[in-house]
Amino acid sequence: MVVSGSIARWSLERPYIHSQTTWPLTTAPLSSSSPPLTLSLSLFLSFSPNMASLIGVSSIYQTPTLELYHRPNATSTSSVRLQCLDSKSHFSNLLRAHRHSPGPTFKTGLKPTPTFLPSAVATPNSSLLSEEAFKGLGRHFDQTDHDFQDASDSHSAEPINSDELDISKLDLPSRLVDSLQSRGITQLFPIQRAVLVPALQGRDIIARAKTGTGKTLAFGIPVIKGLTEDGDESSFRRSGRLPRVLVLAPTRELAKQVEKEIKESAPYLSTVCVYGGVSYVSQQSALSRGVDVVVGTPGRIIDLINGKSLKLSEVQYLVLDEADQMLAVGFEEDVELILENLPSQRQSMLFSATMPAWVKKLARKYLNNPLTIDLVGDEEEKLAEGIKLYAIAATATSKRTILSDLVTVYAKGGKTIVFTQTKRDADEVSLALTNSITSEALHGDISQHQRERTLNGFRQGKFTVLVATDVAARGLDIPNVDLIIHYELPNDPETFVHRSGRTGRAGKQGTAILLYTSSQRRTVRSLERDVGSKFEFVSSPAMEEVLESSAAQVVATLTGVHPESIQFFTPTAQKLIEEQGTTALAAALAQLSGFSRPPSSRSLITHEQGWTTLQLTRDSGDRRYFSARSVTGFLSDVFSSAADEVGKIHIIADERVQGAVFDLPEEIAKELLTKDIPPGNTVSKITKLPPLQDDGPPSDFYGKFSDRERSNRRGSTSRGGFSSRGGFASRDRRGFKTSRGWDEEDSDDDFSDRSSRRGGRNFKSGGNSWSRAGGNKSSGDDWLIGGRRSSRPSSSDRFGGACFNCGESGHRASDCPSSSNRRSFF
Ligand SMILES: Nc1ncnc2c1ncn2[C@@H]1O[C@H](COP(=O)(O)OP(=O)(O)OP(=O)(O)O)[C@@H](O)[C@H]1O
Repeated sequence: MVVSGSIARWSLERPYIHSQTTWPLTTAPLSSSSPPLTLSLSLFLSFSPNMASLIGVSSIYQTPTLELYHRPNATSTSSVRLQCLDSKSHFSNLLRAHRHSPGPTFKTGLKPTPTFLPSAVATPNSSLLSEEAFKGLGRHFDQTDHDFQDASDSHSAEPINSDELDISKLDLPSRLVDSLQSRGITQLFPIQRAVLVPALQGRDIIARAKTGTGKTLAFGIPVIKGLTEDGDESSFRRSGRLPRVLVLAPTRELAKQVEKEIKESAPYLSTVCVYGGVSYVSQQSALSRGVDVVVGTPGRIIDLINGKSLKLSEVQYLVLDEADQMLAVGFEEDVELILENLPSQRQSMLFSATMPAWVKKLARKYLNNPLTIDLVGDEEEKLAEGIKLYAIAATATSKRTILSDLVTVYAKGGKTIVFTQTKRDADEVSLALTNSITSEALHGDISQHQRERTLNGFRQGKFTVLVATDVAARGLDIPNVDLIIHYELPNDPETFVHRSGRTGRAGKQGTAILLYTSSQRRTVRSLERDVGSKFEFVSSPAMEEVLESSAAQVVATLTGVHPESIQFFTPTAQKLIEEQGTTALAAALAQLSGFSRPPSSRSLITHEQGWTTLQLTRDSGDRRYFSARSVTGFLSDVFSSAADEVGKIHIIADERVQGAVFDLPEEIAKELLTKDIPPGNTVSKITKLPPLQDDGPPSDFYGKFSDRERSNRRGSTSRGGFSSRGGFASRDRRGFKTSRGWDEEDSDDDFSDRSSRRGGRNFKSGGNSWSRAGGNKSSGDDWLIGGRRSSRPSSSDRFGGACFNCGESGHRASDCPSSSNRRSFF
């Protein structure tokens, strides 16, 4: 059968780097039933003698193949998509060659017309290379290619040949391979594979990949290979040798981490980390002994250059890690000064999550025809795969109550990082948690030494919850963090991605939970759009879940009890079991779980202790209007104390159900449940909230910024992105550039406290009074009818609710003028 307007897709079978373009395809006959053809890449190579790098790549990774797909329903304006290795220049060569060649004749007779449309490959940085990370290794087309999604799904590729990724088969120095293998690193990750070949060819590179996907070794492996092959044993020991690699990182923690990764991968090289806040002299003497790799923050590097302790004249490799963050913390001048001091003959690699104007300028000015390797793309999900996202509505007060429950249920004994906006919150939240869970705070007011102790303790599992400001959001690589809790909304989507990226690293699974107040619901939706991921909106864990998880964790710890200790307790255990059976063991578990007393009841709406959430529903046949006032009316008639004490009331968002959920003090709720309930109504205690109607005016702001603050900030910088924070921070901080410590790097932190004094806290307390029972209501808080502190008149006074019987306000059903209705009611 002849299909007009079919689409041919050519792709490398293993497109670990690919460029894309389109060019017109003359309609060609193609059998709709023909399977995809597999053609050898040598078809292409034979067109172009200029494809050296392509040949180089294919010889390392074995010959990739091309596949031809067709899509029967495509229109005649269809195009051929060619995905090929390497950069635009090679790609152009390929196409140029193709233009003068007859082109391949496929068995089916399909023959593309080789007319190259240059605009189709135009991307901001000469080439756009893309790839699906991890899971997508075997797939052919990137996810932005919606047109082809189905086709690619239906033609899943053969599993990738592991030789192509196997670090022992990539001609790397054996001692590098040995040390990587001893760390369990045996296969390249996608960004490493994408960077390796062009980096080994000496190309300048701009790269972007998702959090935790191995960017450090992406530049680390080629740089170490270069250094190792350039020198012999004696050159690595020569005293006073000058650094050949310079890595710039925006924070001390990140610099230390990069140093650690390089040291562990190449212990035979001398790697020195330099940053502020610690002794200058020890860094000076380390440099004077001779060094191969210097990793550091720009501020201290400038100080060392000025003090003539650091000479950059032999630097061959420059790496700028987290370049956009340099801008955000106000290091742009320092970075440029350092780059001016470097030899012009060098290779530069720049890693950046976003490309604000300054980073583009850097690339233009200091990089030589850079190759851009972007494994994220514009449309794709920005979070690493394997991170499960939840969103939980909470009030400012209830967040504290539910935090330990979230840790218990979602981290299951593993490590958690809780992100707060302010240093004060980090301290307070950590302190509050310590009653039940081991926890420490990390922020810019803590001394450098203490911060290092804290991070080490967390790494080693000495405590399980780290409560941190955004200083820990970027770059920190702590193994096995299972759970991230955004205690407050981040300032922008990038911060959300970086905070969340502390889990789900190196292809592992992780969970991130966003706590939001009802007024932030719209922001949560825009966050979903900005990061390209969906949250699962869930309630905070029910007490049953918390108890179950606690018990499971206690049981898990039992396996760690030494057998000799068990022997001591066995006789008592036997006696207990004989006397009490399983009750004895259950009591022990309850005690060890921290529940020696039964957990007090807790509101499902506000999560506050001492409250019980009940549900009132009316028969579906009852057509009267149901509102929050109907609830108070009902309560006044059934049990007036309940009407006095009722807390939050929410109407159920289900057209088929006439009803509401509401909070009562625990004891009152118990009593209400013993009362006679009028026929046609049901009152019950619930353990999970049904879907509820919206309960307040939406707002649209991230983190601590009020609408006004955000619009001010937007006025001076770009939209809601990281750069806006950067612009703000750098402008504010310019005067402080001499004292370079964490505090300087920790602009977000400093800013957080300033903002809380200026408005952040006010805003929060404003939010509180808006949502809390008994507070001054703003418009929209129409569910708050009762008052916890009973600011409302008592039931014997003027009645503010609506009659449950007739729906009119101002009287109770018991006082309803319609006596017939009243009778039917009771
Ligand atoms: N090929 C590999 N195999 C196994 N583990 C790896 C590999 N490459 C890197 N890792 C490990 O993965 C973790 C994450 O790497 P790295 O810190 O470089 O990620 P990143 O992309 O820089 O993250 P972020 O953007 O958050 O800074 C590290 O613990 C690293 O040792």
